[in-house]
Amino acid sequence: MSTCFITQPIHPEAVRFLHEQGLRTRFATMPTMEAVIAEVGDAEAVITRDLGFSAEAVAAAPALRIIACHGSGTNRIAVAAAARRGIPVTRAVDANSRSVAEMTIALMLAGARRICPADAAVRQGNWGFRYEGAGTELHRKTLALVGFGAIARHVAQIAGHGLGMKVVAWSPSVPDDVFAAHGVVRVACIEDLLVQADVLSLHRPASVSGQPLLDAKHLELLPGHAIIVNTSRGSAIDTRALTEMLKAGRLGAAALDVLPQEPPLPDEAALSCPGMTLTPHMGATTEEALIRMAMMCAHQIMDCLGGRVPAHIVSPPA
Ligand SMILES: NC(=O)c1ccc[n+]([C@@H]2O[C@H](COP(=O)([O-])OP(=O)(O)OC[C@H]3O[C@@H](n4cnc5c(N)ncnc54)[C@H](O)[C@@H]3O)[C@@H](O)[C@H]2O)c1
Ligand SMILES: O=C(O)[C@H](O)CO
Repeated sequence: MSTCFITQPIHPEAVRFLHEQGLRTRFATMPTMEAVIAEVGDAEAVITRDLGFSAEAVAAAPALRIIACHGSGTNRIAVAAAARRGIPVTRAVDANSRSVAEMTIALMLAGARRICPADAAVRQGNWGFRYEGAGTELHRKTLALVGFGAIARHVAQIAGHGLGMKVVAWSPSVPDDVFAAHGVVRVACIEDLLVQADVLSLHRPASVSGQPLLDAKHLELLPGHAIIVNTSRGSAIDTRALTEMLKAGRLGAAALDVLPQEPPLPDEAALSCPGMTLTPHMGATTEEALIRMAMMCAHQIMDCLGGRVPAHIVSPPA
């Protein structure tokens, strides 16, 4: 009987499905890479969440035939090391995109309407925040998207149709007709995107180098009232520069679901920055997305172990 090793809890429906298909499941005892390396053993399949799966973990799993990523971003998985052993890494394409898009819209609105400071004010007895806390409408404002994949397309649809925003996007590898089909204006370079952003939202994968795509120089191109939302990866933006600009009143607001270090250290500057809304990387944490991600992993594993090519194999970095 083959074993599927699971690094962190997943939806029980997928565990049940794997058992019905004749697989044994084994969970890591701790959500650490050390535990994963020590415990992966003879597993033929792995499901991993944000913990990822390091090259050492690949080396510690001699019988491994597939690594299924329970999510979209595979930046913490040693895809190249797996590829050298002929082990496919799959990802859960489009399984959480609607949930992350809805979270993105929630964070945009939280920034525009100052929801967190307003909540704090009411609890502190400051009903007068009603007069001090004027926000801004999103209707007819420009939403600028970095990356135009699965999540960004949902965000564009909700913001364009639901909120009446003008949506522009920069994503060099996406064909023209995809932008047109979503009623989104294609922008040729990141600089052109930034200068027109009333709201800027990031939706591209982490770079292989880990270098931020948006550094301090980029952030200075943004209008002083801009709202920045990041639900992609903490490394996509220079969070320290963003925090400094926000503290200096050179940006409107920011809302981050992701941070460069997760969980953050107590001295993370974003934690004490006024105007900053923070959530603990939970864009994909909905019942619906959790089921879809786990079931997609389970099907990819059954396909692979059954001799079929699983869907959504990630290409190793060039
Ligand atoms: N907060 C969360 O819980 C959460 C959940 C899902 C995904 N994410 C993050 O969001 C990212 C996007 O997810 P998705 O499902 O939309 O992915 P996707 O693969 O559907 O889309 C990614 C988009 O980025 C573009 N892109 C890739 N490299 C780029 C580059 N160097 N410059 C500009 N654009 C580039 C791609 O062409 C594509 O349009 C993921 O990689 C992940 O990091 C976060
Ligand atoms: O990339 C993703 O799907 C989310 O960040 C959850 O890991």
